[in-house]
This record gives sequence, C-alpha cells and structure tokens, in this order.
Amino acid sequence: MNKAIVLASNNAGKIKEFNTLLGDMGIEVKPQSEFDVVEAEETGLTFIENAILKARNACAHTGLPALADDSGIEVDYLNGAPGIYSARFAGEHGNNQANNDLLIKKLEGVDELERTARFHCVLAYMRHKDDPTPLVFHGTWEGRILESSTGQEGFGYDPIFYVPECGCSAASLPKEVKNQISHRGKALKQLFAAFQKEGNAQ
Ligand SMILES: O=c1nc[nH]c2c1ncn2[C@H]1C[C@H](O)[C@@H](COP(=O)(O)OP(=O)(O)OP(=O)(O)O)O1
Ligand SMILES: [Mg+2]
Repeated sequence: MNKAIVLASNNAGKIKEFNTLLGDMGIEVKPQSEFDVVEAEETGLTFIENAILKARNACAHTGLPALADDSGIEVDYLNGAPGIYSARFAGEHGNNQANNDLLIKKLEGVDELERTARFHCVLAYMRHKDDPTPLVFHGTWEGRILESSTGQEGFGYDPIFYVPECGCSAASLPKEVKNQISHRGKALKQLFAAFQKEGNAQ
C-alpha cells in the first residue's frame, strides 16, 4: 500500500489548489496540520532552499514523505522584490491585503509596460528526512501588477495579478483555469511526470 504524502504547507489557498490538482492525478496528500507539524522557519535565500526546509521539517515530524511549495511574486520594476519575502512583504506574515496594498503603492504612477511580474513556484518532494536527492521542480507564470484589486477567486496576490493570456486578473479566473496555467499547475505537472517515471515515488 502506498504511504500517505504530507503536504508541508499551512496556506489554505495553496492547500485547496493542491487537493484539486493532485486529486485529479490520483495522488492523495494530507496537510501537515493533521500531524501537528510545527511550521519550519523559512531561513533560506532561495525558493529552492525554503521548499526543501519545509519538506524536510514535515518528513522529520511525521516519518512520511512530504511535498512542500515555496512560492512568491517577482516584480521587475522592484528588481525582483518581494520574491522569497512575498508572504511577509508588508511585515506581518500572510497579511494578503497589506501585501497587495504595499505593492500597489510601490508601483504608483509606474507605466503599464514597466509593471511586469511573474509568480514562481518551487516544489520539493522528499521521500524521508535524510533524502539526499529531493525531487525539485519550478514553474513560472507571467503577468503584470494591476493598479487595484479585482476578482474574488484564488488567494494572495491573485487580485492584483493581470494575466495577459486571459485578459483578466488571476482572481477573476475560474479555479480550473488557474490550476491549468499557473506556476503551481506547471510545477505539479512536472512532479507528476517524475512520479510516473519513478514508478510511483509514493
Ligand atoms: O498562486 C498564487 N496566487 C497568489 N499569490 C500567491 C500564489 N502563490 C504564491 N503566492 C504568494 C502568497 C504568499 O504571499 C507567497 C507564498 O509564500 P510561502 O512562504 O511560499 O507560503 P506561505 O507562508 O503562505 O505558506 P506555507 O509556507 O505554509 O506553504 O506568495
Ligand atoms: Mg511560508
């Protein structure tokens, strides 16, 4: 029997997307809250390091394989900020409203053509806490920062992220559409292909 995979995230928005996407792939994950995993400190300087820190922490606490996601938004006009600090851009971790307000403020008066940005998602899958070869995948999603929020779906920076390929904000997209084309969707497709190649890494 396959062992359960722990999803090393406490972000409700991410967890929803993972449940849908992984469910479609026939992979079952359980959020780390079900195992009372204490949140890892994100002390890395890259998405890759932070994703591995989170996955390793969940493996260590549960003895199970774990999948972690470290993600964020890179804004060209701000030389890549907020980047790995996206969740704590305005100070308090996970205050989406404050983060979005600050980003809009920092881009006040900046021309549309200079508001380019992209989401990054790095996934790390570790089979056990000492796994020396974690599976690591990276997906990106290109867009630009809007001048105000629009749309009710998604989470985080979605209401201020304009998606040129769709002509609306990420938060205006139906969930299924976002999941197909987002940074997370792209990274997960790579993970799924690797699982299939390994003959089910679970
Ligand atoms: O699809 C997305 N749509 C909108 N915003 C997004 C997305 N993907 C990442 N983001 C933002 C949210 C948060 O500001 C940061 C992730 O920070 P990150 O540390 O990876 O996640 P987190 O602390 O919220 O949860 P956890 O570490 O428990 O997985 O990027
Ligand atoms: Mg985090």
